[in-house]
Amino acid sequence: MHERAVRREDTIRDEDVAESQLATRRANFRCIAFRDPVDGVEHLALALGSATEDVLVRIHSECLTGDVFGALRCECGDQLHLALDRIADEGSGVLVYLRGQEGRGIGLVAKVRTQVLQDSRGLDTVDSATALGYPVDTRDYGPAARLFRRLGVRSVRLLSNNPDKVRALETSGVAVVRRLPLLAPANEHNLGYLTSKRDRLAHDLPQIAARVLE
Ligand SMILES: Nc1nc2c(ncn2[C@@H]2O[C@H](COP(=O)(O)OP(=O)(O)OP(=O)(O)O)[C@@H](O)[C@H]2O)c(=O)[nH]1
Ligand SMILES: [Zn+2]
Repeated sequence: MHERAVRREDTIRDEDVAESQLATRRANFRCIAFRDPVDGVEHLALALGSATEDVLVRIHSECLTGDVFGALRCECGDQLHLALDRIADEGSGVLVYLRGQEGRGIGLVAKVRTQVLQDSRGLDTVDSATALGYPVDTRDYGPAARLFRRLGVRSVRLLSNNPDKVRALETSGVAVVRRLPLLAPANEHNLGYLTSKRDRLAHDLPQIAARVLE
């Protein structure tokens, strides 16, 4: 892979980063807060160890309702916890929590608006966004790529079910050596959400049918 010329905005500035130790139930993480020079948003990463090759990585898009309030209509909260478990079990890895990516980039109010349509008209996440004139996915993984450069992370094993995320990350300059599934159990509330991710967005979700039948 050719090194791209590093432009000024490709670099997170020292004054935009702070790092502390964060003791959690799972592990004592390095807690890295940073403001991205391109989107201007403050993001957070939790890291264990200092591996630079084949690093176990989760890039998690903010979902306030799922991550903080335990919403069952998506599996974001479960994935967040599973990813932290995996990193803690391995004793090494990085979770990058990308803020400002609610609703695959359309924002919190817009996401909730799409959910109103899902509930009232039975539309899935793709059609409900399109019906309201929103893009289906506007996420940019550049902030994660810039953080990895700063941390010296050169290649990653990505915890994700989304092949598009692998492609987008590679476009941002991150070498993805492998995608590792991050399968959360289906339930009656998120079955439609998971099914539309599998059937409309090509996520690799073979577990849906099996888990619901259990
Ligand atoms: N537009 C919209 N976005 C949603 C909805 N529910 C959750 N999201 C957002 O979906 C994003 C997570 O994307 P997903 O498609 O679940 O998963 P992914 O990140 O692409 O793939 P994984 O790495 O496998 O988790 C978060 O930004 C959530 O806020 C919804 O009903 N409508
Ligand atoms: Zn969610």
